[in-house]
Amino acid sequence: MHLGLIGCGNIVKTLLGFLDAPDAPAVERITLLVRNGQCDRAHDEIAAIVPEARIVEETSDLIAAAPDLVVEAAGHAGVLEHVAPCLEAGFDVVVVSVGALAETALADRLERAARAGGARIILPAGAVGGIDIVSALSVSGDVTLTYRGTKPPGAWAGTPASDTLDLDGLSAAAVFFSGTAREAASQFPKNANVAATLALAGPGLDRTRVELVADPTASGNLHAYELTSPAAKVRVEIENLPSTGNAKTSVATIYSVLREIRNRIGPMVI
Ligand SMILES: NC(=O)C1=CN([C@@H]2O[C@H](COP(=O)(O)OP(=O)(O)OC[C@H]3O[C@@H](n4cnc5c(N)ncnc54)[C@H](OP(=O)(O)O)[C@@H]3O)[C@@H](O)[C@H]2O)C=CC1
Ligand SMILES: O=C([O-])CC(=O)C(=O)O
Repeated sequence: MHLGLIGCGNIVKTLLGFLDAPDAPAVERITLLVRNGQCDRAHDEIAAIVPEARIVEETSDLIAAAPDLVVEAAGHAGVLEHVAPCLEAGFDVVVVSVGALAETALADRLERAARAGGARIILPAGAVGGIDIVSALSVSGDVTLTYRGTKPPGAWAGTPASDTLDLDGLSAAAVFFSGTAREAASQFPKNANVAATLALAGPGLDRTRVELVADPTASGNLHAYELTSPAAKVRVEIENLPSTGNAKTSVATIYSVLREIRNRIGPMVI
């Protein structure tokens, strides 16, 4: 496989390390798209892991390289800038920054681009699990979904949580956001992609209720949700290890991207 990657942050660098493992999917070629002016920095950061990777700064160069699959892990800005042209050119894209789709105009643009290019937008489960049953039950009748995302206070630094909470001095769990998945995804672009994923799989961005919590006693990044449907009741709780490179992002997110790559290569999809 020739893998195209957008971004060179925690997810991409950790993923490149995973691809180096003996039992990793066979990725023979990598083209990495980074922000303008970041080529040398990216080269220094990944040279020890994948010295043969090609690094480009223009979306058109990634497209010209013709990867078999593109993975976006460059935040909402990265989705806005690069994903539509890749889809239009016919390349399937794994969009990790799922919350970007909470912006209706962007979601419509990506859908049009995918149709025009005959390509697919692949939304990975990311840091959460159980997306299969949420998606399956979404057409089963009246479905409700409530999600609660809890992280240690440090993971909320630099977000609107710090407007209402003293994150450094917090002594007990505090709910600082309560609203829809659409609101959560746009206000917390680095922390509420899971909310958007559950909503898009389930009852939709405006019908999925979200609570976000900073908890100094949290043992990791916690994702909990409850779904009710005429066909089933589902309760899921996941305790994720935060990445060393970015406390906002759980390591499971990167394994979920690895799964998408594995599923494109192997004879069986699971
Ligand atoms: N679906 C899910 O469950 C999850 C999704 N995510 C999403 O994944 C994103 C990436 O996570 P992570 O790797 O940990 O974050 P990082 O902040 O470590 O990395 C983000 C990378 O994207 C780059 N970038 C930003 N804008 C652009 C652009 N326009 N073009 C190309 N590259 C760009 C940054 O470059 P620079 O350093 O130069 O700014 C940086 O290298 C998060 O922002 C979040 O939206 C995260 C966790 C879970
Ligand atoms: O990685 C996580 O735990 C979840 C996350 O950041 C997000 O939903 O954006």
